[in-house]
Amino acid sequence: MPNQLTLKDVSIAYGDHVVANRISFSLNVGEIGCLLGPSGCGKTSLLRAIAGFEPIQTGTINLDGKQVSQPNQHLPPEQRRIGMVFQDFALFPHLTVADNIGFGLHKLTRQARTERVETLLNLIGLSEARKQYPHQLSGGQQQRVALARAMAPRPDILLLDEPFSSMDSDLREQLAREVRHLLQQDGITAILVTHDQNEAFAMADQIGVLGNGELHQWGTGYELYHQPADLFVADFIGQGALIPGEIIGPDQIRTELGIVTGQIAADHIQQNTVDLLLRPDDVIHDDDSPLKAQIINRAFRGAVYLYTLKLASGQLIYCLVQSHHQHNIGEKLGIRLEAAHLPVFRRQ
Ligand SMILES: Nc1ncnc2c1ncn2[C@@H]1O[C@H](COP(=O)(O)OP(=O)(O)OP(=O)(O)O)[C@@H](O)[C@H]1O
Repeated sequence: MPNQLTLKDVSIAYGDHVVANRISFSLNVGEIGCLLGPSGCGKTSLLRAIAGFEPIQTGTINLDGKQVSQPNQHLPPEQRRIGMVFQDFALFPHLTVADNIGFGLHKLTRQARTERVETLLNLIGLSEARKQYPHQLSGGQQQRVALARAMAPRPDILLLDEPFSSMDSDLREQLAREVRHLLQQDGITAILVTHDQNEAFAMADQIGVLGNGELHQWGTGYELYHQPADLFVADFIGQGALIPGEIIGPDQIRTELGIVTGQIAADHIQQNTVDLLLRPDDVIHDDDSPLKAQIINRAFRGAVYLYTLKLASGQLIYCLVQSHHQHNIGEKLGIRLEAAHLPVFRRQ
């Protein structure tokens, strides 16, 4: 698969304030990437640089095999084949759904334009609404029209800046999945900016975790969760607890919970004392286990409870238990560990 978008060593600064520091990643044709991070970490600035609205101080940006940005030189946005969808996606209120989607297709013949609009109407499931106006649609339907409008001219890349943030969280994940499906069906390469990890997991093939202008890790959702590159990623993605451990073999760590076996990243194997990241799903509830921990809190999560457990040393860990098992705060819960990956970090 050829690379559709490549950022190499890209830095962005406002005056002395560096908001993106030597960022590198690439996306293949048809791949969906995501820039994920807390507010102010530089996500939008990177997206704006890809679009051509923001100059870069170091590095290069390549789009569809062409260098579009380098320091002191960049192709203006209107000469890049990009599509954009924002949080406030403002459809044209006086145009029908079909005319909104066809808006950027003035270069096509009337027939080609009608065909493309029909294809997209079908894709977003709004063929019946082609003659309606935006105010007659729900928020989710309007968002789909905005997406179709941006996809219509077949951009080299589609940039999505927090497109679902005005929706409530249930709908957000569902829409992210739908949008992924639509982009894949049309083979469009896209990059999403969000601070919501569930949205990132639902939509993206590759996710970049940004913090304070640094790209901490670029990988799949699975890699970020199970093999976080550093403590920032470990902390930002999912939940977990760090417990002290001692590496005693290539795949073994001695902890307060006994010897844990699993995959340890090669570059940590030489360390002796480490902190081991335990995810709630690594800690399995088992009434028959001799290993017990005291329940000090529990949070209902629908199908499961998230228990906070205290070990003899006072160390806290988390455990997911199916919600039809009821255990009370103060009770001792039998547990065992089952972790395929053992993410370890230099002892804090
Ligand atoms: N035009 C600008 N001039 C000066 N500083 C800016 C400008 N745009 C953004 N910044 C600053 O750059 C930093 C990164 O902003 P950016 O919008 O890229 O982050 P973000 O991760 O997208 O945040 P959010 O999710 O809050 O939008 C912030 O500290 C912001 O205040």
